[in-house]
Amino acid sequence: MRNTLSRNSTIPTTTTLNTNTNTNTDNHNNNNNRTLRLSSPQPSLKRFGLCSPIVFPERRGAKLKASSTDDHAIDTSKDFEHRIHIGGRGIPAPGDEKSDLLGYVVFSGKLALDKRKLTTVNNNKNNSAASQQTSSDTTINQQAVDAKLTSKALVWGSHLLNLDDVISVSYNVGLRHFTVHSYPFKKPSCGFSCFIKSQRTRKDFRFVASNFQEAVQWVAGFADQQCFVNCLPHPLVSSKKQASSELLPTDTPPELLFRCKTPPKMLVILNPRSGRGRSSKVFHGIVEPIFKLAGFRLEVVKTTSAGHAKTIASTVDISTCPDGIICVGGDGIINEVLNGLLSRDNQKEGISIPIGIIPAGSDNSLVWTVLGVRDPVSAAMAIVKGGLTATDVFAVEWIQTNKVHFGLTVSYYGFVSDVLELSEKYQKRYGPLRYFVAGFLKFLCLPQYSYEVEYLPASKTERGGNLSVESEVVDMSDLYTNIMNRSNKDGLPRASSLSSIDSIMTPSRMSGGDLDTCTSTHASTEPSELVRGLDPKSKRLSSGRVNVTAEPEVIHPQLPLSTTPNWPRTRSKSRNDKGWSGLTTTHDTSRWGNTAANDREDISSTLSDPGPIWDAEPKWDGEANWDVENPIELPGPPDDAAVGSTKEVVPRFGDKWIVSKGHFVGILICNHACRTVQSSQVVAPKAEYDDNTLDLILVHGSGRLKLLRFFLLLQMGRHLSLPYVEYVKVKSVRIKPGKHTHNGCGIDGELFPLTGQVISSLLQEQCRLIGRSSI
Ligand SMILES: Nc1ncnc2c1ncn2[C@@H]1O[C@H](COP(=O)(O)OP(=O)(O)OP(=O)(O)O)[C@@H](O)[C@H]1O
Repeated sequence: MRNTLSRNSTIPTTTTLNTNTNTNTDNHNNNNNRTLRLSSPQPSLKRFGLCSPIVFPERRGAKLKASSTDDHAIDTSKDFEHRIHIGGRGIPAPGDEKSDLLGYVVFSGKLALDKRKLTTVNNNKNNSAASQQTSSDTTINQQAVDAKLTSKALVWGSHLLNLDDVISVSYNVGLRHFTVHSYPFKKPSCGFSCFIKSQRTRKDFRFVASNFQEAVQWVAGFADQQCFVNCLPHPLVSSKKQASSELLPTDTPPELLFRCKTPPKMLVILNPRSGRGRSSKVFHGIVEPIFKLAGFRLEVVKTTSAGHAKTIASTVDISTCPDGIICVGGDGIINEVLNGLLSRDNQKEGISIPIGIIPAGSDNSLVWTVLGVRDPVSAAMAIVKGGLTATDVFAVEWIQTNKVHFGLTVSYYGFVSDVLELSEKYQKRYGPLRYFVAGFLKFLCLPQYSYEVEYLPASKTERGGNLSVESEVVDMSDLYTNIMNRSNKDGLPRASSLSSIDSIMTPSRMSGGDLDTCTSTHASTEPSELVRGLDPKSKRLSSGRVNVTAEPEVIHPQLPLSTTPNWPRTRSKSRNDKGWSGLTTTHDTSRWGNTAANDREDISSTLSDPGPIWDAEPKWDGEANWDVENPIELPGPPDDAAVGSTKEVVPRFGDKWIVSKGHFVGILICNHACRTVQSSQVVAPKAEYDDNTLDLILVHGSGRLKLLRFFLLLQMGRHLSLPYVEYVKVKSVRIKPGKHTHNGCGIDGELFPLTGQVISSLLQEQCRLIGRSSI
């Protein structure tokens, strides 16, 4: 029978498709894993320091996270120091200078590094080696040096091994030897150090302690520092030839018995197509050995098609992966898993599952930006080391269909989404170069993109996260009921990943662009019920308009924005204006796969389309049939949408929604800074993954010149200085495409049709990534 709490006395296993249950037998109920803080019914999650499955204890800011890590180390070692004193080993004086730098001393004594070629101690075939070791023990004893294990490092002689680089320790019961498995950074040779980045490579150190008891104490010290201990039987006991020997120690020493960590149990969802098919190699060749060393029990599922990861995440029995789901691939596969988890029947359960990321795709902006990790080895180590980083999630809701798709990185409209759609065509032929090819082609025949954008700027207090405290106690079942019911379970096929905005284009020629923008400001309609349901702050802001006192913060108000609550009278155009979708518009939805759903969307779009934007003022909620077919409860004046009445919407003074309409080269709504792995580009430099706001970048106007300048300056990180680029932190954004605008909406690499209007809004810290930020 499977015992998930049993201790890890056997070699951890990885299974494909079927979880291979270990033969763990020892009772692990007394495991004193120091990350366990609560008596929640999900013991394995405690490994990550969760206080509750819903409200995240890991709070904002890399600085805070870093310090909390240190605090934790100090606390645990303090406890352990006490026990070591009882054990009688010498502990350096508390005032020891090195103790400050290296944390608290956990154990000290003599250690010799056994430099003989490492024999795999747990390999039965090598049992004879174990007996031969005795002969050379004397020599090794002579080489023993002073050593000390602290809460941060192992120091012996003049050598130091950072515990952050240690994966696990292997120990054979009854021996003086133990092996420390690590992945320290390997510096490139001097001549090339400027050109080659240092990389982590595996290094095993085999130490010999003064005696068997000390060896156990060294190993116990590692266990207390959250290193996985792979405790194996005495090599001679496991030998068939000498199995009869009864004199050899077989039982795990009690010092180790209760200190070993529970081996984490996770599901790996691997996209075999990611990174041009290299992801399997990356996982099995590089990452899996690390997880094995760390005792992880993994079930590996390879996706067979787009959407498969979402299905798995939405249906998987969570007891088979209580410690989380590891995504191997790019940002797209993570997005699928996120959406799968958030669409589970048991929403709380879905939200509580943390996501680990092994970057193996074309672009892995999320893990690079949030955790500061961009190579698979470091990512695996971050997962092994544990900890959780809570991140905001944004939800994009299709107003007319109530479908919702969640994202962690960015949603985008205009040129970028068009390029990504086009790049799909060239996937096989050009691989990652397809973005460049598609970008170049799109640049040559650049259309005009027209949108009506309405956004609710975030106030300064919200940006600082001061209001977040209140929202922490929101009952997630209430919060999610609506949105989950509406979430897009059908899914839509992807077109491509956002991947590298930087790789999109290097245009060969330019032509002048025009600036045809129409920015207006007014107090507009409320966010939908969904938006208010999602975001308690928005809800408060919406329902209690008088509370909205803080000034909206427009970081880069390049264009004149006024909060005058008047309906601006813009130039009038007929309903047949070709710039906007009208009754005769038909959309080719076949490419989106979910034809039925999109047919519906198209119809409702047609029905509700008010005609040209210039005709009247904001149409978000003032369309015919809108309320009948898609009743979205708005807390505003009740008669706004009275049947047969003119669709004049009463302005809401308190909310300070700002409308900007006209041509846009592109619109980006970022949840974090969106660093690209391939270059130093940072798309939204002020964005934080946990600041409870979205960063809206509006690239106003149209034309190649504007586009080119934007992308060129983006390379230099100066794109926000352009006069036609507007950058503002927002709570919520509504976007409605104009007629003949290529209606694509990209979300973390998934492309969707933008039929009708969509609302992007924020779910504060509702996803947890496994690992702590190293930034
Ligand atoms: N087995 C599969 N076959 C085809 N597509 C898949 C498969 N598994 C997942 N996908 C789709 O591939 C998309 C991209 O995956 P992912 O982001 O992991 O890789 P990537 O290398 O970064 O992608 P890209 O190179 O296309 O940007 C996912 O959104 C998913 O919908």
